[in-house]
Amino acid sequence: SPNPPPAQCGLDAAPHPVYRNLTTCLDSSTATPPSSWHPWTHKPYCTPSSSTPWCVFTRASSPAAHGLSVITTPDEASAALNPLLHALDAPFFAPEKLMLPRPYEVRDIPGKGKGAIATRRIEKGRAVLVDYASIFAVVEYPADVMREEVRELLRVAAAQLGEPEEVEGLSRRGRRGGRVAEEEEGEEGMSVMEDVMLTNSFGTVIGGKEYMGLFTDLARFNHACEPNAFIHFSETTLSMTVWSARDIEPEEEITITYTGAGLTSKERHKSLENVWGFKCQCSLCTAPPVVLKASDTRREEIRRLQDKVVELAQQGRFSKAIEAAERLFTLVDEEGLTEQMGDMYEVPARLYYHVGNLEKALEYTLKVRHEIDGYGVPGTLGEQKIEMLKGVIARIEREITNKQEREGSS
Ligand SMILES: C[S@@+](CC[C@H](N)C(=O)[O-])C[C@H]1O[C@@H](n2cnc3c(N)ncnc32)[C@H](O)[C@@H]1O
Repeated sequence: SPNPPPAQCGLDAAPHPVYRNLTTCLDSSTATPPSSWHPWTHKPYCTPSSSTPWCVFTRASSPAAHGLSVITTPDEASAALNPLLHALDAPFFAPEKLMLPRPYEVRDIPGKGKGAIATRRIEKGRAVLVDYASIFAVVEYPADVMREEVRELLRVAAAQLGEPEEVEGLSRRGRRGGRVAEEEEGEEGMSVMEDVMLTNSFGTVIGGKEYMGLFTDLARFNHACEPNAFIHFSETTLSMTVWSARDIEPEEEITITYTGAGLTSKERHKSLENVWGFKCQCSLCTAPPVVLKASDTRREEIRRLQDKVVELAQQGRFSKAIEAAERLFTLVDEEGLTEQMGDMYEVPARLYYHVGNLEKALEYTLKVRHEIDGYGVPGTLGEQKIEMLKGVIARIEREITNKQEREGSS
């Protein structure tokens, strides 16, 4: 109908400066999108009662044909999201690393529902999947936004997509009888979309704000405590890439981690059960206790060493700090955590520079840079850091050349 019920007109009831000139409630499916809500293609649907409007912004059929719905405030949409939309359909930044057609199939996996199984060999460092979000939903709402309103925002966010059944058909922990966190029990239970979001979305940060991001292809990748792949979110293209962390053989399941890096088994189980609502059945969690114990001991040591490196560096004991850092990297490698803990290179880069080992300082500084621009187009902060690192790298390279010249002439 061209005149939906008043609840659909929340925006008109509480006009926001960005959309001040919206005066009529048009049916989003049939109306020609007025320029007033450009670059979104649907009229924003907003909560009618809260003091600040919380709205669904939908851009139909882009990116990747399925479209994107974002639940946020008009301020956030115009400040952080609108400027990004022009880049959504940009080609993947490293086409030579992207595997096409996709090197995996979604199949049933005993004890885990569905999962991604490699159909051909995948070498380390390849992009297995680039997936564009279908829904981003803010993590926190103010107290005056009612739960029923959040449910409605989520329902509309899904319904306005090109193929709502793609998101509504994703796995749901409630439906499969998984453990549901206490605060969600009782009442009328979870709505379909609340359940889909809790079961399948990944935390992302856009413009400094946390969002739950729903990526329908990524959502089929299961968790493992020793994963063979890792995910990387690009704030610039709003896409998530699955990268292989090591060589993966055909018929192997491709797995990622849902938890923070380097957690012990107890901590992982707590996080997976409380946050994600399932009991982990990965190969490490189902391994004999002695194997699990050895892994926990290494992970505890990793954490101890991380603190130790910083402590020694603060005391000015640089050589000792480097020794601890090298031991740390060996353990991280043994635990298969190198790709997950890639942000740990800055401290050794500085330490090696301090003790005059320029080659090693350069090696680690290049790793720091790779962490920022090796997995996608960096956001504004990343660009600034890359500029700074360019200067540092040029300086170390110059110092190495000078040193070599001095050594050559003596
Ligand atoms: C994001 S989905 C992953 C795909 C899902 N298996 C499916 O069938 O679509 C998350 C859900 O997968 C299952 N899952 C993922 N990793 C698992 C694991 N290591 N052990 C057991 N179940 C797992 C859990 O049911 C969890 O709620």
